[in-house]
Amino acid sequence: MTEAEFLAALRALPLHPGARGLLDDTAHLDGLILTTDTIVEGIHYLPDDPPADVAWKLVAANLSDLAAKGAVPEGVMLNYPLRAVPPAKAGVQLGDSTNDAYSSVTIAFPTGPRPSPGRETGWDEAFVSGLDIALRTFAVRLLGGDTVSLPVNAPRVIALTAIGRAARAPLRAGAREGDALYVTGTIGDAGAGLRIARGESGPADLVDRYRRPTPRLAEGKALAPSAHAMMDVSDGLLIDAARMADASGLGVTIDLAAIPLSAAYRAFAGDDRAARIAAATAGDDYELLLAAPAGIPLAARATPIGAFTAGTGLTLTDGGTPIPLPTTLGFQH
Ligand SMILES: Nc1ncnc2c1ncn2[C@@H]1O[C@H](COP(=O)(O)OP(=O)(O)O)[C@@H](O)[C@H]1O
Ligand SMILES: Cc1ncc(C[n+]2csc(CCOP(=O)(O)OP(=O)(O)O)c2C)c(N)n1
Ligand SMILES: [Mg+2]
Repeated sequence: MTEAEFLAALRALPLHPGARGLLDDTAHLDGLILTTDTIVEGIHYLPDDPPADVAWKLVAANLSDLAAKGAVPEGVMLNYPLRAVPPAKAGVQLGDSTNDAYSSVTIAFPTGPRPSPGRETGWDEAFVSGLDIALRTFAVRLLGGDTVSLPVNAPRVIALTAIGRAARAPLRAGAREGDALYVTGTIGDAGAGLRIARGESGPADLVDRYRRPTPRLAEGKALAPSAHAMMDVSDGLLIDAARMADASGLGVTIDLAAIPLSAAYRAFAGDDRAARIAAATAGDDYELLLAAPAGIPLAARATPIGAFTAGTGLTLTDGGTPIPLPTTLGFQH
């Protein structure tokens, strides 16, 4: 089953009105905004990423969904797995190559005495320190959670639930015909950072954008009153914009040439059409995408990159000339 098929199946279940038909980034309950995001070793982060950065990314990805609703974070709940290691490996530092290659990993389900959990030197401790820094940075506090153990060698799966408050939260589905599409910040930096973290040569700043994204909380709060629709860019600018248009019953046209790229991205990847398509489909940006009337002053900086139209689907132009869509618009599980 694909992610889209799974969500379609869930939409047929009994849904709470606060679920918004599972068509939004968050659930809404009496002024509270709720969201949960999971990160998986090897899927969302690299096995040798620093544990403190993994904690940061988990918090940031969740708070980014609150930011997209203009919400102020109230607290978070953490679901955390301690990982058992075979006795022979106790004390081995993380980063040991046998722990890294998940393509060939063998997950051991022990039948004998349980190996002792959480003995990979320092990983859990460093995660907790990183969590402390992230919580303090974003002024949010821990409400609770759950701790479990993982089988030997199993990739870590770590989940966080974030709860915030917003008086009026813009939905994904609120874009109106004629609205402009805006995006905050720059796009593609995290995707480039992942390539660099995987071995290409490039600046550490871009790796930082991949490992430690910034949830746009202040921007989200400032933009929410003028936004007809808002969501964050996690899977890729093109796929997420197409989702906003679809949820709003509209089409959207995006001009590739208008997408804001950082100087670091352009120095690393170039500025041609392929580099712009790569930036717009890589994901992990955690910038905000919003629909608002064209030309109105906005309370935070955002770049106009397109427009909502009657009809359906995504149209891509490059400097105004229509171009074919790439085969993938973004990341899908
Ligand atoms: N396993 C699941 N069970 C229930 N609801 C889910 C599940 N996965 C996703 N959803 C819901 O589907 C909607 C879209 O999810 P998603 O695209 O993951 O949001 P986001 O990208 O903002 O995290 C949200 O309302 C989310 O709560
Ligand atoms: C090691 C690694 N490979 C690939 C990616 C790219 N990637 C993985 S998940 C994802 C999308 C965001 O994660 P998701 O679970 O879809 O979060 P949500 O959309 O629910 O917020 C992206 C761009 C990555 N971040 N790390
Ligand atoms: Mg996603």
